[in-house]
Amino acid sequence: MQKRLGILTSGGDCPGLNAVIRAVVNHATLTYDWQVVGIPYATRGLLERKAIPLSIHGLDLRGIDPLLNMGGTILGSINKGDTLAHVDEIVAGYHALELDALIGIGGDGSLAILNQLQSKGNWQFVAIPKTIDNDVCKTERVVGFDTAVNTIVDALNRLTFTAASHDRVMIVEVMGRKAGHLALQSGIAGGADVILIPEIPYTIKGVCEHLAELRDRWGRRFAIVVVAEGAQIAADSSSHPSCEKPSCGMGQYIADEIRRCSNDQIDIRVSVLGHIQRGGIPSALDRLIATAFGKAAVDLLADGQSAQMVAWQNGQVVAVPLEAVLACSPCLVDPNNFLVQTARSLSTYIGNLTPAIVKTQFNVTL
Ligand SMILES: Nc1ncnc2c1ncn2[C@@H]1O[C@H](COP(=O)(O)OP(=O)(O)OP(=O)(O)O)[C@@H](O)[C@H]1O
Ligand SMILES: O=P(O)(O)OC[C@H]1O[C@](O)(CO)[C@@H](O)[C@@H]1O
Ligand SMILES: [Mg+2]
Repeated sequence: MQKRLGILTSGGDCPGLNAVIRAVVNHATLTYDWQVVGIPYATRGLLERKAIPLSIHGLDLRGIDPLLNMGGTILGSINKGDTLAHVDEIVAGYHALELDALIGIGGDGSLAILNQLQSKGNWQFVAIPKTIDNDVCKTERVVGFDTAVNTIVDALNRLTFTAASHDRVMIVEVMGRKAGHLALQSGIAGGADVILIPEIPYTIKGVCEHLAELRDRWGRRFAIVVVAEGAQIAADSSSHPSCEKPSCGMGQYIADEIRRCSNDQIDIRVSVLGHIQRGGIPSALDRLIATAFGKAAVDLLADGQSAQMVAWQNGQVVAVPLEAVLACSPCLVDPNNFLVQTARSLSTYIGNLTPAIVKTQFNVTL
């Protein structure tokens, strides 16, 4: 029987979403002869009973398919709203649109919402993880993260040489309110001297001493500091920014504190990369992940499965129950993991790892 398959994108956009849509439409249409419709603006499309037919030839009448390498999402997305106040209407929207199955592409926040809806509505539902935060549990890869890391590394490449030319400290604020994967991985790959992430509290003293050591011991008069927008200071400080707002001001805060601790002797500039990190052409790896995930999600639905998320584990795409994913998401940086140790091996300052942090957050012993 021909299925009518819906697909939606939810949460913050990221590169590779359109590549997922392309893979799903192609595989569902060509392999299974299903009809695929796009639900615009995530759950809002279900609420408003909107569905857009999607064809394998993409948007272009001459048959050119721009979806593989186009950033953003042609379906639109939302990361706020009163979705849970309209549960019954959204659940009913799935049935009113005569969907037989739904694929939802989202991060931890969206997947939690979609999981509630699918269980209430008895939908056939498969999730595909995407997020530049890389904080979805049970999968080693998500769509969008690799491109965002590359975008930051590109910025660090540029900033390093202008910093060196002027003997400056460059502070680069990157996204990540709770999870520091983006700052950690781009910081290592981009050669940062200081990496500050939410999971490992830092001290201003630690940052300043490291900058002084670079200068006095190694003759380095410039430095690159990568700071996640949700970085945490070790001691309580009433003036320390918290990050609930779109702009947290973390980079500027650290710049001001370094100025203070150096008696204004250090020349500092701040770059806030902001939504540049969410945009752009998806990397080859993100296209690969997107395509493999899209294919696997369609196959799971064809196999009659539901309430699953496709995941990348040990070089394979596998299915994981959504409940198991949500039980451990968001997935934060383990302060003792091999990447943190790698950064430390380069004598990068990455905050102060205390036994208390390790014990309370991760329940392991040092
Ligand atoms: N479809 C939706 N409707 C209403 N609110 C949403 C929806 N999707 C996400 N949100 C809200 O946004 C919050 C955070 O979403 P967030 O931006 O983290 O999205 P995400 O799906 O986790 O993806 P990402 O983290 O990559 O942006 C969620 O906890 C929820 O409150
Ligand atoms: O689009 P908004 O609402 O500014 O969201 C920004 C947030 O979204 C994320 O980029 C995740 O998509 C976070 O890292 C960031 O804090
Ligand atoms: Mg999220």
